[in-house]
Amino acid sequence: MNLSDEAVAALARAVRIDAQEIARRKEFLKFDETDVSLLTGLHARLQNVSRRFVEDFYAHMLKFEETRRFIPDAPSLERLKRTQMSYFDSLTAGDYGSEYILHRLRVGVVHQHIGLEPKWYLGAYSKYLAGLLPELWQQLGKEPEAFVATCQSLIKIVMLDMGLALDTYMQTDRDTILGLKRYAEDIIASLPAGLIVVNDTLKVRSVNRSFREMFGLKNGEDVSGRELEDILPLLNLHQQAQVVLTSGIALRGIDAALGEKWLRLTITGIRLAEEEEEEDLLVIVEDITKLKAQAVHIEQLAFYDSLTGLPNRSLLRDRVQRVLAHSARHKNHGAILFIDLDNFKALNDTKGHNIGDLLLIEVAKRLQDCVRNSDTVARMGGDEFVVVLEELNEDTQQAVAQAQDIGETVLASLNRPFNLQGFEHYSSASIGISLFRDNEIGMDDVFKHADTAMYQAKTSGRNTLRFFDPDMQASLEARAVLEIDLRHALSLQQFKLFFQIQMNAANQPIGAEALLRWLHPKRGLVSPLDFISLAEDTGLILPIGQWVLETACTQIKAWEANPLACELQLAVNVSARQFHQPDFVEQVRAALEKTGADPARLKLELTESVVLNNINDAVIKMSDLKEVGVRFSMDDFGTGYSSLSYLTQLPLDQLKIDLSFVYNIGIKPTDAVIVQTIISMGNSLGMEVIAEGVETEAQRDFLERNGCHAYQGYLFSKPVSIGEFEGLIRRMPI
Ligand SMILES: Nc1nc2c(ncn2[C@@H]2O[C@H](COP(=O)(O)O[C@H]3[C@@H](O)[C@H](n4cnc5c(=O)[nH]c(N)nc54)O[C@@H]3COP(=O)(O)O)[C@@H](O)[C@H]2O)c(=O)[nH]1
Repeated sequence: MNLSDEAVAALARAVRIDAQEIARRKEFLKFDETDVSLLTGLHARLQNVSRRFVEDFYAHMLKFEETRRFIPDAPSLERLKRTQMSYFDSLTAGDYGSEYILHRLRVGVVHQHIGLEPKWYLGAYSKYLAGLLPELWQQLGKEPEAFVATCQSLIKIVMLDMGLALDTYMQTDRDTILGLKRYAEDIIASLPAGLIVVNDTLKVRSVNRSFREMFGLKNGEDVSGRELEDILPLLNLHQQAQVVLTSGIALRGIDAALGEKWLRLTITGIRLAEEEEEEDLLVIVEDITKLKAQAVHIEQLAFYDSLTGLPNRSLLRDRVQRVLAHSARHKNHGAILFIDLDNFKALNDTKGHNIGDLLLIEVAKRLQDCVRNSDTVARMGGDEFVVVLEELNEDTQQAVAQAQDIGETVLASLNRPFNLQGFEHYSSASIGISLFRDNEIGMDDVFKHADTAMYQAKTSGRNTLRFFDPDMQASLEARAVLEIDLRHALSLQQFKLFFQIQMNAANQPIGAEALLRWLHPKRGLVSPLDFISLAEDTGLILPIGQWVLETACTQIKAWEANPLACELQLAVNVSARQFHQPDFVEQVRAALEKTGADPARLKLELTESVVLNNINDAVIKMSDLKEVGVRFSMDDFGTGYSSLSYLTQLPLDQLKIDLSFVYNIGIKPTDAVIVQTIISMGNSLGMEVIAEGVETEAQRDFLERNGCHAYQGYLFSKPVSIGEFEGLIRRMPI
């Protein structure tokens, strides 16, 4: 080990060894010039024996495991022997000044550092003295006084040496301990938690740096001796600390608010040493303000709607569960109101989502104003809100009246105009109410009932409320079952196209309308009236519509080989969802190409609502397809807007008078007038006019007399299978 002179000098200073101290030690040992001269005399006598001494000494050292490990190899042994000889040599050399002292300190430090414990150090001295005494006796045995005096001098100088060695051992141990202490203090000071140590009367002993920073204490500000509650004024802290002192059990995770801060405390007993009677308390103070804020934020995200701040679906379910249990315990009623804003989508589409959001926020506020604090207002998503009413009357009639009252208050409140960034908006809602009591039905059914009732309110014209009606529920459930079957109908090839003939005034077939039929394995023939709207709602109309189109085109192609059918036009119904697909034109073209059908034989039937939704888009799509040769008919004409202005924009070939007007010919004069108007409108725009639902000769005659020369209806044939249809045209006079 390389130890600089400065380090040794520093050590000497640390153990306070200077000339004065050495003089004092020598004085105490009664070590004087006589000793020096006796040792010097001995020095001369030992010259011949010191080599033997050292050999003997190391032979002894090598016998012990603990000392042997410091002598790794032969060269080290030789080096150590030389050092040892010089060490013992200097012991009697007579120079005991500062050089000698520093040398002894250096040797002490080196031994301490290599881990040689003092007992081996002392043993070495003992070995040396024990070996030396017989030698000395041999030389001075005849002069007992000189022998004793020399022995005494030898003991004194060895003790002086040993004192120095022990000093270095203790000092280096002390340095190590202080180093560790400083290290531990640095760690404690830099802990993010504040630490307070108090004595058993709850007076502060010390605080760490973090605590000072946490509570803005100045660095030099002495807090020792102050009351714990004085530096940490928390309710109950005193009692909690006393509990720890008396029970000896630590308290952990105590959350407490202090002003704006949230703190988490751990109070635990500590003793300086295990056997100490007196116990101090360590109070660990963590600042969890951010943690709390995050927890609140996370809870807010998990359980509250971010737009309105209302409870979301998860929290709502929780509340409803609670209200159901409460109702079961107290035998009173509760109610759920499903509130769906009417025409919200239109506002969103026309004014943008920002305005839509503003309306939702305002609605949330108004709903909260309509109910008691104990009731819950939640947002399910979109424009759907739910109100949960608790503790309604035990009597069902009374409870219905209470729920109705609140429902009407909500309707009235939502009918008041909303000011949305300066824009005045009138809104309304459809409300479905489901009453419950005594856990008679589970939560999911309560929700389902309210939803059904809300749907009923919607279908009853909106801006109204409805209580749950079991019949309505049954029909919705049937629809759900139908939907499951509908999803598989295409792959199971359960669809068929029926064909209804279209005739001219000369009683000749001019075309047909392809009408979809679902041959359900259990229900039999299902009318499109029962599944087309469901297919629209679920999006299934897209693959179904595609199938209809391709099957119709295949039929057109097949008719090319049939002289009776090769000139027929086949009309195909196109649903709104189908038409609004961006690639609708491509789909029609692809079906024509795939089947090789003549586009001029294909007539697409659109309704007014389909084209008027986006008239520009409709014009583009229709024009693209007309370029290919496809023709267009306006289905159900007369039931919608039927305005001249849009009729002139659309590249239509035909108007199809709705069967409701045809039915009323001869019954309702106004409808007969409408029929006449449609015919003259179509004729003046150069469009064909066809009437559907023609059931009687009288209707047909009226139509013909008024300029309509194409007809479709039961008078000629109901929609029939392809086999029957081809049989039908075969039987017709040419
Ligand atoms: N998107 C699609 N819609 C389709 C398709 N196939 C049919 N539909 C639409 O379903 C609705 C009901 O159709 P359907 O039950 O086939 O009724 C048609 C005729 O059977 C019926 N009709 C015809 N003549 C008479 C009559 O003299 N009296 C009488 N009471 N009913 C008659 O009218 C319906 C004709 O429908 P349309 O010409 O389309 O208005 C119906 O809305 C169909 O459009 C399809 O493949 N895709």
